[in-house]
Amino acid sequence: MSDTITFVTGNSNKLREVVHILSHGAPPSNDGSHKVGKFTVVNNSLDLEEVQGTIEEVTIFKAKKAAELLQRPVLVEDTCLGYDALNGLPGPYIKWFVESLGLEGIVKLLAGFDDKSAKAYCTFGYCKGPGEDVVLFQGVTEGTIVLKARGPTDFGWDAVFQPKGYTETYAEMSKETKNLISHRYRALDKVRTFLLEQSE
Ligand SMILES: O=c1nc[nH]c2c1ncn2[C@H]1C[C@H](O)[C@@H](COP(=O)(O)OP(=O)(O)OP(=O)(O)O)O1
Ligand SMILES: [Mg+2]
Repeated sequence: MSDTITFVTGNSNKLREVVHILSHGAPPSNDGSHKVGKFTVVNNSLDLEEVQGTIEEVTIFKAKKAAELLQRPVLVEDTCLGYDALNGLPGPYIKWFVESLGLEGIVKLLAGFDDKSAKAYCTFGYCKGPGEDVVLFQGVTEGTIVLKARGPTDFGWDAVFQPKGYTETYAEMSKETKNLISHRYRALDKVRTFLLEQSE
């Protein structure tokens, strides 16, 4: 039972990417679960409370809260988008910026700056159960904020973030390409390595 880890997120796009990255193209079991070493990863769509703080603090709080609520091993993740010209803001607050300003608004924040560079961070937190410490795994992808949204706008700020070395925004890329270079992929790769080590 403790070899089952519940990935908790209220965001179905996130879940889809995590499943895609974990499965390496292999279909999930009939119940939608995935094997990583001895672990089975299942999911739960609870929307967790988020506090103010650094991305690490936000992730630690989310993981502890999820472990407490579900009373079992959990994995959560928090995603940030930080503008270099704004010293890393909006950072963990990007969700509220996108919700209140829209994509046009989050582009406009950089109107007064030549530097359009930004970093996407994904931080996974693994917590074995209530009262346990949280282990963090972070992945970062560098890029720029484009002047006008390009591609589908159904997933957060995907349409305005163009990763370094590419001419397409995350939203314009195929899912396969995004999932090979994304902040989420890089973080999840560390989670995978950790879980495989724990399986030995
Ligand atoms: O790859 C991504 N590409 C573009 N946008 C993204 C991505 N990943 C998250 N996002 C958006 C969703 C939310 O507006 C904010 C992160 O906030 P964040 O709290 O981590 O996500 P959430 O509240 O939607 O789901 P959760 O229940 O896992 O906390 O950036
Ligand atoms: Mg959230």
